[in-house]
Amino acid sequence: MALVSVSIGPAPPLQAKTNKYKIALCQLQVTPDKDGNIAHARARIEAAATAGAKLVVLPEIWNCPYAMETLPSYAEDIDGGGSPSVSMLSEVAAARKITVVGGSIPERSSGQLFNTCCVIGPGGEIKAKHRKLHLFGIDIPGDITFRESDTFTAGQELTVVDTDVGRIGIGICHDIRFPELAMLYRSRGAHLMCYPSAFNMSTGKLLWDLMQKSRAVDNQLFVATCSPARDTNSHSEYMIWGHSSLIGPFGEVLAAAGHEEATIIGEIDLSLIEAVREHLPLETQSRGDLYRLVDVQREYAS
Ligand SMILES: NC(=O)CC(=O)C(=O)O
Repeated sequence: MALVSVSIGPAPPLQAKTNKYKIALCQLQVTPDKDGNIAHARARIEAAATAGAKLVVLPEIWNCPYAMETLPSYAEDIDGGGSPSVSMLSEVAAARKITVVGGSIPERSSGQLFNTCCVIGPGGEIKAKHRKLHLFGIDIPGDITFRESDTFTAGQELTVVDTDVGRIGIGICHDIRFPELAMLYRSRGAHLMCYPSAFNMSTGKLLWDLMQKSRAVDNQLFVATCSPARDTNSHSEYMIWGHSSLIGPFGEVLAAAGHEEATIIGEIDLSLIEAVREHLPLETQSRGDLYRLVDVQREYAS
């Protein structure tokens, strides 16, 4: 395979219609009742818009429990128009003129299942569809064994999307563990990384805060995570950690939930990114003569 190495250039200037805006992270309590979950999510998005949010983010797998055994029966055909979950997101985004990073839902397409996030614009249009790239697999004897790849197929496309509130890079949960992805998104001009997520009790306690802050400070941009709320009555082996957060470009926690259902609202001020990059100019200090990141997808496209 001939691969010509192309180094990542400086991040392009930030582009957004607005420099400051409110973002809402809806940490939803999810139940086995899909219609109920959809109605509940709609109500929380409406409330966030009323509170002034211009961007609303939902959790990973919000229309059904995050349980691999039952999840296929909740899957929806997004491209074929058979998705009540995405239809609701489009309706509410258009009605309230907001951008929605629609968490993720199980998507059925050509006989395969994907863990898929749709980004919806203020006209109700689907602006991007991100299929989880890195499927979560863990095996800690006596603690947790979990394999998404038994159920899902991995996505093949990176997702950076231009919205009314700027350029956003999308990853889903385990995608956050792969720093090169966030670095590529930064190099493509993202100012915000959104990770709909569902960390569990084992990984959450040790790694949740660390991962988010790492991606934010490595790339000097905002990171937003949104998890379902923890269901303490659930008998599922997969207990969700919660703690949805907004992290600033210096690693500062700007807003954070506990483990219960909550909508947290934080402010994104894009001028902070420019200030942090000016005060601590990592880009000009990095040693491109010694190491390089290669944007493989772009390279093959060109
Ligand atoms: N849903 C996930 O991808 C879970 C995950 O990454 C974790 O650490 O928990």
